[in-house]
Amino acid sequence: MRLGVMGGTFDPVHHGHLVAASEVQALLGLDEVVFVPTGQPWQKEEREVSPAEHRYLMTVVATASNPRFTVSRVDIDRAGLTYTVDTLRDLRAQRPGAELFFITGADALAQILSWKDADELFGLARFVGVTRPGYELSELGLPADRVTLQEVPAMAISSTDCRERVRAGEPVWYLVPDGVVQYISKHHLYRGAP
Ligand SMILES: Nc1ncnc2c1ncn2[C@@H]1O[C@H](COP(=O)(O)OP(=O)(O)OP(=O)(O)O)[C@@H](O)[C@H]1O
Ligand SMILES: O=C(O)c1ccc[n+]([C@@H]2O[C@H](COP(=O)([O-])O)[C@@H](O)[C@H]2O)c1
Repeated sequence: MRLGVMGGTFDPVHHGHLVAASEVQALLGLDEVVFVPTGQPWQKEEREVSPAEHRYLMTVVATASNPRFTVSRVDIDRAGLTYTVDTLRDLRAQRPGAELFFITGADALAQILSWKDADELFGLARFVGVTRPGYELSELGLPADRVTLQEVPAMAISSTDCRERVRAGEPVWYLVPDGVVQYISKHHLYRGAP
């Protein structure tokens, strides 16, 4: 089976993530896309990330209506910092025979050579770099046979912007799914200092 892997901090998950995953699923004929919320993302250390359980549950709420979308706890249940090389190894062990397609936005793709064990990553999965408003999408010397570039509908949304809006008392309706708006409100997320 062809398995998409959408890794992210998802603090919170928004329609940019969902549209990118849906588009890649359809265009590449993926059987399933598994969303994998990070445990401790080591390249976002400049700010306090919300507890993993909140980010996991928001991702479950956001993906529940799509029969092709699932959510994995592999990264949040593994101790220590989150590295994609571990994510992909764990998913390969859990899903023997699955062909993996790691989906990543243009911003994350540009950083990939700085990721842990970068030279091993391309042997574990194919990488699908998707367009994202404000970022240039280019292969940057990555192995052409393992990296696909994919244009997706432009969604000028970021989790940072969603958090800042909540903090400022501005709406996030239609930037994130309705259930995520309600989850943020119920659990008083993003109200304090950045
Ligand atoms: N609007 C978007 N369009 C396309 N890809 C996106 C978009 N937003 C995020 N992504 C991609 O989804 C993955 C997970 O992103 P992440 O959870 O860090 O969201 P973010 O909006 O970039 O968060 P933050 O603003 O907190 O940095 C990354 O590969 C990122 O490039
Ligand atoms: O493996 C690494 O070293 C690594 C470094 C930075 C980001 N990643 C992964 O890239 C995905 C998007 O990360 P982020 O920080 O943009 O939410 C997520 O699955 C992270 O685990 C992975």
